[in-house]
Amino acid sequence: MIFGRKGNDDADELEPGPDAPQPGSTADKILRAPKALLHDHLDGGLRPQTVIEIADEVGYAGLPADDAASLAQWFRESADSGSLVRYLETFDHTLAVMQTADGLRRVARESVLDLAADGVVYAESRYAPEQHLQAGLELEDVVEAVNAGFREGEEEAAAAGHPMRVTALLTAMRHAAKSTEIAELAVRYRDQGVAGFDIAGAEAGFPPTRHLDAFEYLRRENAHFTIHAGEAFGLPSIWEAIQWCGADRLGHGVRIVDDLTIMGAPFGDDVAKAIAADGDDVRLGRLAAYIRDRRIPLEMAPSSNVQTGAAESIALHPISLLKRLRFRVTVNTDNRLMSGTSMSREMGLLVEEAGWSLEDLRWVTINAMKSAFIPFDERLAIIDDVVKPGYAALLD
Ligand SMILES: O=c1[nH]cnc2c1ncn2[C@@H]1O[C@H](CO)[C@@H](O)[C@H]1O
Ligand SMILES: [Zn+2]
Repeated sequence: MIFGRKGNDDADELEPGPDAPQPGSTADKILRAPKALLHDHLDGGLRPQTVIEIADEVGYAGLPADDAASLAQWFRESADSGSLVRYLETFDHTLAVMQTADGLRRVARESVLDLAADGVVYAESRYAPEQHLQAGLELEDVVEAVNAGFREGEEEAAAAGHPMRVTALLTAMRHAAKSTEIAELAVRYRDQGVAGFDIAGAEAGFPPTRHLDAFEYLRRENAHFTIHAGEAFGLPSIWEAIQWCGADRLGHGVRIVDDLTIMGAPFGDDVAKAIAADGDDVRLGRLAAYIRDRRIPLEMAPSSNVQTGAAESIALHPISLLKRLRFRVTVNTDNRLMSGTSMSREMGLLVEEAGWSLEDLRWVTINAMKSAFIPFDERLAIIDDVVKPGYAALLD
């Protein structure tokens, strides 16, 4: 692994640590490159040491390890099951320490510092307010505590020379029945740091149309939303998310490759051959063509997708073929704690294992900024003033 995960606690973690990459190396360029992140779960990105400290403060005795290194390893290994449902079980422990305003604010603040240290300049961080009510907080308290932490983190990151912007996406859990309430919450806070809405959780058995009322409400309100689809379930889930629900973006969407034929065979038959195939050999089905034609963003998270079994490996991840076919792909972390990852690490893996170039990384970064849920002029400003000059300096 060429990129470590920062684990210490103070703002001076924004300075390079002892495991910082060699100046001038590709790893160093990737770390310094400006990055945009659309799909990162707040409750999947805690510092292991923070989990331990808050658990101690709130009297949560259920942690599977009591030192940060073992806990980090436990999360990575437990999330490595090849099943989304088992992957999601690990969130019990992070949610247990995110039930108080102080805990939420701390986690939110630290997530901004960690992202800024990784060179992220724009992030949309998602969480499900309904999962943070166990100790008596109201939905509004949750949103306000997280927002306070984000604002603190932004100020500290800027003061340390790493300005970044973070907005929240409010998630509703797809097995639950709170989506309309959460959608209303997202609209109520849309001018106070909340940029959109999402549904997450187990996909099989919980189609997006279960939450159609919430999506129709959001559309009437001219609000933005993304839907986790095409991760643990295939084309019907993606089709519903786009054609019934009207999602702006797809969380993962990896299984859209099931709608491709490569040299007359389905994608899965010989993945390596499919990825290597010439653009001309690839036929798009109607749903895949619609998604490409409409420039619908795919929020892909290579390591997470390998852990949940949505992709075989980084080298064989559909993202490389979809990039070549010029789908609007983006690179994301999903859950930094469960995958032991960062944006730099995901990008480094694509370079090392899937042959990506720095130009490819620039392209997916601009794709992500074009697809962000903040207003168009603000997206353009980040592209023109931050992303393009940042890459120009690296690519010289
Ligand atoms: O990759 C994923 N697919 C589906 N659901 C997820 C994924 N990662 C996290 N969550 C779910 O989203 C909730 C709110 O952040 C998390 O608690 C987890 O249950
Ligand atoms: Zn996710």
